[in-house]
Amino acid sequence: MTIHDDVLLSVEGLTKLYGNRKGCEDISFELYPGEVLAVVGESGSGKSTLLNCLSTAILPNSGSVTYRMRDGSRRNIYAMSEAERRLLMRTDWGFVHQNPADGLRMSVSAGANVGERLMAVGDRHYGNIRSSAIDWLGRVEIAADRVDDQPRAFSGGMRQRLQIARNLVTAPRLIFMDEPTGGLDVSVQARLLDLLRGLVTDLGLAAVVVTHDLAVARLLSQRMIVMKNGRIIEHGLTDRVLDDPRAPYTQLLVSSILQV
Ligand SMILES: Nc1ncnc2c1ncn2[C@@H]1O[C@H](COP(=O)(O)OP(=O)(O)OP(=O)(O)O)[C@@H](O)[C@H]1O
Repeated sequence: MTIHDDVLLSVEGLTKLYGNRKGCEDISFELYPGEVLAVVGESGSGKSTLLNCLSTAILPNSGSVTYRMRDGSRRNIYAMSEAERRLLMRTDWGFVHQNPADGLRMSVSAGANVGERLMAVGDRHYGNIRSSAIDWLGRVEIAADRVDDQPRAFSGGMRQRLQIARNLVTAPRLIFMDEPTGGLDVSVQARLLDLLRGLVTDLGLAAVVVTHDLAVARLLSQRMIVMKNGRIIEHGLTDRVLDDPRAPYTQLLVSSILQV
């Protein structure tokens, strides 16, 4: 297969089995720079398995994922060394977990949570690191006077915003998000979604967002895939899929009978 020049991430025939059980099967799609792809489906449809394979937290049984590096070269992410993958995760990629505690260090300050990522990419100037951290706290609407507080002292919404700042401070090109607004109050969700949408647009970020919430898909993504039993059953522009779903299962999902 030839990959179009612009493609950032190319996924081909990804399959992950847990023993006899199917995690995800024969998943293929492409993601372009600055594009947000939503992955929707009911519980157990394989969304997390797919995201974890893409972020290399787990390895698939078969299939390939090709990523276009900053220098333009294309790399099979599963053929990279552990060190290369770790560097990619720290610099070019981000991962926003549903539970902020999984993506933050809860007992170091908010400023250090953000600054740490800069140090990981070689920034050593304390003054710069601190001012970038404060700048990023501001961008996610956390007041500068909270910079020395630990995330334990933050509300759920603030923790999630801090996790986002920690991920974005290194100017990544691709972010994976797993139910980024899950577990938050509805009013907090709305504000966070607004903030995320603004940041993704301003930074020209590409993202893969796993969600079971179609409103999140509608607000954040340009394209979406619908999964069921580990497979993609529908793939298209978000507005088209939501306004004119073709697969009977997507029709049920959209008519909210299956909303979870
Ligand atoms: N570690 C595991 N061991 C065995 N089976 C697993 C494991 N993780 C997931 N599965 C199975 O793989 C299938 C897909 O699960 P997955 O967690 O990817 O779905 P999901 O769409 O992310 O669901 P949820 O929204 O509930 O997280 C399910 O049948 C699940 O039971």
